[in-house]
Amino acid sequence: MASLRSLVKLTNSVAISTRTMASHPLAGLLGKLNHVAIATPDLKKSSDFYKNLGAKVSEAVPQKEHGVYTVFVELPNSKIELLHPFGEKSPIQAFLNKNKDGGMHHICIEVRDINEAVSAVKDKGIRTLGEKPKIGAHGKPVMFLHPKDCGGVLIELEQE
Ligand SMILES: C[C@H](C(=O)O)C(=O)SCCNC(=O)CCNC(=O)[C@H](O)C(C)(C)COP(=O)(O)OP(=O)(O)OC[C@H]1O[C@@H](n2cnc3c(N)ncnc32)[C@H](O)[C@@H]1OP(=O)(O)O
Ligand SMILES: [Co+2]
Repeated sequence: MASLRSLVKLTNSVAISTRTMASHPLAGLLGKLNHVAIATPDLKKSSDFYKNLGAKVSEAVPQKEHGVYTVFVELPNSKIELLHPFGEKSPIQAFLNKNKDGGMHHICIEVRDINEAVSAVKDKGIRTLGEKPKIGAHGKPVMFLHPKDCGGVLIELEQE
């Protein structure tokens, strides 16, 4: 009998916490994980690595606006974005200078409305990088949040 009572207590507490989460003003702001980005000094080597593991890997696409080449590795529930500097002023060059073998660069989270999300994070004192959203690799507006305000992780928001 005691275990049934504790089970009921547990389910009630879970129900309450989900209700409070749902009532949070920013509930639903953060959507799916769109991609995890990896900066690499050698785009072909990194692409071949995932091809050899049987993944579907796109061609490299220059993202002039962003100063990078991107390659997307398809996963069942998300993507890996391989990044390599494009041009002289790539925002990832300093990262690669520090991390010679490359490494995890950012995560990209989908949001319902990029402008709503940008004002919401600004209200929370999180710095955005860049004046206004730019069109990203998927043809959707994106905005980056400063890693120092995000627990040391560079976060990209992308309109779903
Ligand atoms: C298009 C496509 C898409 O998906 O659609 C993309 O993703 S484009 C992806 C490429 N575009 C971007 O990444 C745009 C946003 N990124 C930026 O604006 C820049 O990379 C940046 C401002 C985050 C960092 O620039 P930087 O490295 O030249 O600047 P600093 O060297 O001064 O770095 C400032 C502090 O941030 C830290 N830092 C730098 N980069 C990262 C990172 N990726 N993750 C976590 N921390 C980071 C540094 O260690 C340093 O910390 P400390 O002070 O402790 O040493
Ligand atoms: Co990205």
